[in-house]
Amino acid sequence: MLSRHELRQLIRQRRKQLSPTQQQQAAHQLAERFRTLAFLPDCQHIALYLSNDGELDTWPLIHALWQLGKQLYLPLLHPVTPCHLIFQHFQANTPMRANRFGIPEPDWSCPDVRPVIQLDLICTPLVAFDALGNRLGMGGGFYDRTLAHYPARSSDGTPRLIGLAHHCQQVEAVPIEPWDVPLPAICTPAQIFLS
Ligand SMILES: Nc1nc2c(c(=O)[nH]1)N(C=O)[C@@H](CNc1ccc(C(=O)N[C@@H](CCC(=O)O)C(=O)O)cc1)CN2
Ligand SMILES: Nc1ncnc2c1ncn2[C@@H]1O[C@H](COP(=O)(O)OP(=O)(O)OP(=O)(O)O)[C@@H](O)[C@H]1O
Repeated sequence: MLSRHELRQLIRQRRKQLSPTQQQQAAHQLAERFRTLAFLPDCQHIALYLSNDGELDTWPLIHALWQLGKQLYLPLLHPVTPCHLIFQHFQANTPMRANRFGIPEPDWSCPDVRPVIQLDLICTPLVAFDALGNRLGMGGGFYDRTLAHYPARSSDGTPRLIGLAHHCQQVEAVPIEPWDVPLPAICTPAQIFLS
């Protein structure tokens, strides 16, 4: 079995090799698939992220969700607490800046930050996943730390956390660690995994 480090390298390489056409098709299919989620009508405040490093392009999904009237939020590297994220309201005219990884994020504005607990659904990036909802990220522990006390499901069992990924990011089994936050749902362009 590959170590977490080796698996991360392998899958990051694999998704970076997708052609621009494959990336574009995947992004549009993901937006279509996501709209079929049975619990989407109950989610008004949704956190997403802007793609990086061969991740599935989230822009078509962002536009689809704006069209449905959803309020969207993006992660910002926490200005004070290392390795944590905060989520800030995101609209078409939101001023942006690049964070230290080169990923665009909204300019920090306190009144636009929404407490994690008040988000109805958080879409997470990931590097590798398995059918049981285990997730391996970029290795910073940002989402694991930020979501450690976030309820992954509503009281009726509906997912409040969903991973987005290309099909090629699925592996047989992610080697898990005690702090890993498992995902009750994962959406790929072709399939929704619920666990
Ligand atoms: N699109 C997206 N946004 C995200 C994440 C993510 O995984 N994807 N994150 C999820 O947690 C956080 C950022 N975490 C990241 C961790 C490492 C690298 C990265 O590229 N690391 C380089 C080394 C960079 C350096 O330190 O100079 C590398 O590993 O090659 C990027 C983002 C918040 N925003
Ligand atoms: N809840 C937590 N509390 C304290 N440390 C944590 C927590 N979650 C993760 N870490 C630490 O963060 C580091 C990176 O964790 P891990 O490799 O699981 O990141 P990841 O899930 O790949 O990244 P990300 O969540 O940013 O996408 C590890 O050293 C781990 O000990």
